Amino acid sequence: MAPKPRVVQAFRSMKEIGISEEKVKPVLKKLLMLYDKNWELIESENYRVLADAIFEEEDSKVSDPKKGKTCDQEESIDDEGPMTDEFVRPLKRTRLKTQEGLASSSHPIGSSDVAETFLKEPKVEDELLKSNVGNMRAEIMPASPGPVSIQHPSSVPALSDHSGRDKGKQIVEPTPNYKGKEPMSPHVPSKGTGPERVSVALRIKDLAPEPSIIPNKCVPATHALIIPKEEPFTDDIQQDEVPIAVIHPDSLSRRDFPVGDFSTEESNWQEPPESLHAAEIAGAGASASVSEMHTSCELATVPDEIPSALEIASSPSREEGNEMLALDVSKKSPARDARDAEKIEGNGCVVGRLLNGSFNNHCSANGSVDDAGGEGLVVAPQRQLTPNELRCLHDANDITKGEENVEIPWVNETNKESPLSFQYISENLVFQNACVSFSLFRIGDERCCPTCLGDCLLSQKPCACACQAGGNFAYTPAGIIKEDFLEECISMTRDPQKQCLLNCTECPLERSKTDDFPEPCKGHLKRKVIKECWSKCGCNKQCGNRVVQRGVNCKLQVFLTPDGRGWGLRTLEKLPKGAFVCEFVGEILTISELYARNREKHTSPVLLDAYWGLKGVPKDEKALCLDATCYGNVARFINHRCLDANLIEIPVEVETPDLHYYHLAFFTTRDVHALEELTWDYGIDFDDLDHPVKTFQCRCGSKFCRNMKRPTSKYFEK
Ligand SMILES: C[S@@+](CC[C@H](N)C(=O)[O-])C[C@H]1O[C@@H](n2cnc3c(N)ncnc32)[C@H](O)[C@@H]1O
Repeated sequence: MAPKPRVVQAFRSMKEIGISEEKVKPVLKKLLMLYDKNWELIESENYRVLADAIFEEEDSKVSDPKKGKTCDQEESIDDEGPMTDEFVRPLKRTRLKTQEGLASSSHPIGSSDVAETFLKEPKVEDELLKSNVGNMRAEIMPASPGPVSIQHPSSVPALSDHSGRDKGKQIVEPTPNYKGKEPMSPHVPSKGTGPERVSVALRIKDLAPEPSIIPNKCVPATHALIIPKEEPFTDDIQQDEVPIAVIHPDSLSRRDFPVGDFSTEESNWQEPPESLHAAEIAGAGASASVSEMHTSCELATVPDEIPSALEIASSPSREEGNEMLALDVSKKSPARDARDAEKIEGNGCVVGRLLNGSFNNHCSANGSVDDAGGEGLVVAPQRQLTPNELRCLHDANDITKGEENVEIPWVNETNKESPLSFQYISENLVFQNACVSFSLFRIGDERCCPTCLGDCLLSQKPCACACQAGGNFAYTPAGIIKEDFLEECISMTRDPQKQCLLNCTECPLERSKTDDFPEPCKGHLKRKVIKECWSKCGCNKQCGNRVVQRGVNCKLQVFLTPDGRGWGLRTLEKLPKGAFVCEFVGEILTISELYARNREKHTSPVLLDAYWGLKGVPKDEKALCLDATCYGNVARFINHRCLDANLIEIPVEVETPDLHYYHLAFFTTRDVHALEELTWDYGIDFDDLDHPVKTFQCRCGSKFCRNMKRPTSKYFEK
């Protein structure tokens, strides 16, 4: 029997946004059952409910691959030919998840699977995205040059494992400082008013039909997805199941994340008074496909078409101020099962957020807010956002979009602004020309510890990895950096007496400014480097010499600073000296690419120049930096503090002995209290007007502030 016209039309509409008939059919069938064949609901807003339900279905499959196709998908519907151009799933973090299994000694060495662990297909670099961050400032953060020399090992245990998703976090403590370097710093947002900024914040999770269409009371408790019945596809199906993509606020678990969960009695954190705009979008981004045994993920080469599929979630008839989007974004991990909900008023405004069991109502353009103890629906908003805007929406519960081991919320206790657009990534990705490839083949046994078992830090005899580090590991069994190692890092950065600048014979920075007559190298700070065990080592993933590669594991929060420094990062728990906080993650650019971007002043880079002065003249494709302006992780929110910052950045060698590429990890330089803002010294020379990236008026408040000494500064001490 040929499908009915409404079915055909639904297929057509979905096809227009790149969703195949095969995907539409089972979901449509379920919706018809759930909505009791109320086609108006399904057809409203250009089939928004249908599209969202499909996305959720897809996301649920990703989180549970075993689900595979639904039985309905096997059924056939004869009408139009199959549709193509399916939307591509967003890139997900692969590092920890995949590595977990790979670290095992039982894993065949040399397996391409292992090599692929770190390979990620890049996401797309798009100009629109850049424009979205147009009001971000660009500066160059401290670079990190430096040699390597690691000290003794110690033991191993992992730090707290708050999320339960990973383990082994640690504590570290450094004491940085320094000057005249080339720092980099991520960009930043000014107080929030980027022209293209989308003030989104939905906690979307569950999308729902317009309240005006489905009264709250009529909506039964929700599930994210309903298991379809194996019945012939027809729009005559009757069903009274729970609507897909409709969420009942009460069914959302209350988040207990920050409040009352600090490990220190010093905590005085309180739940933000008002709900924050939060948005979460899934589905935008490129699919992660691992390719060869090279690591490269080139952001520049991935087509950027997929996100268009999300636009259906918004209504063409948008009113001023309705910037919320209500896409039903699926869960990404078990950690996301417990979430707050935000309610959005019919016209698209975020209405409330479930916090500690109660709804805090907020913005309601038309004044009607449902605060009936969570009886309302989460409704989708209206404005048609571009794919790039969608990609960059931030979920207030977790700005990482599930990319990290732990959720990292953001709060704004000052105004209604939300963080500027950027794409969260948890691993560095090659933009285009950077030469970053690592392979098992290139790592000789002398550069790894294939015969180790379990935890290298517990071994009586230093393993090969320890030997490369000077015979000692940098970490203690508690997972923090050893005191002496850390102190040396700090003094090499802060103490003019201990600083050592390495000069390139031909500096990539100067070369990028001009090929004709490059100026002499201004020097790159020599640094100590940490060498971690990796996939070719015989130890396991919980080995004490694998800290940075296990990712973020402490409770962090992005917040709007009240003193004009934009957004910042703070810890929600006490951190010991030497604890690993996070890595600086961004796009891997060549210095030439960085300069090209800097002309637009959109960058927030950190130079990977630790070895420039040691290794001769790095070729252009090997003179690298990280830029977190458009793609980055939570480190992009860390503000600068002159000299006495509580974080220090330390180069970390993980996958490759290639000196031109390494990870840059932040460790605490001292004990840090809960709720204390995390800062690092970008290494900016505020007097260097020739710096490739724009500097800023420093408001770090440190008594060592270098900017205060500037006569032009209002902070100048007379
Ligand atoms: C890496 S970003 C840090 C996050 C940034 N605050 C934001 O809102 O995204 C660097 C930018 O933050 C601001 N910033 C960081 N530290 C600052 C400081 N000590 N004083 C004033 N502005 C600062 C500057 O605009 C700088 O360009």
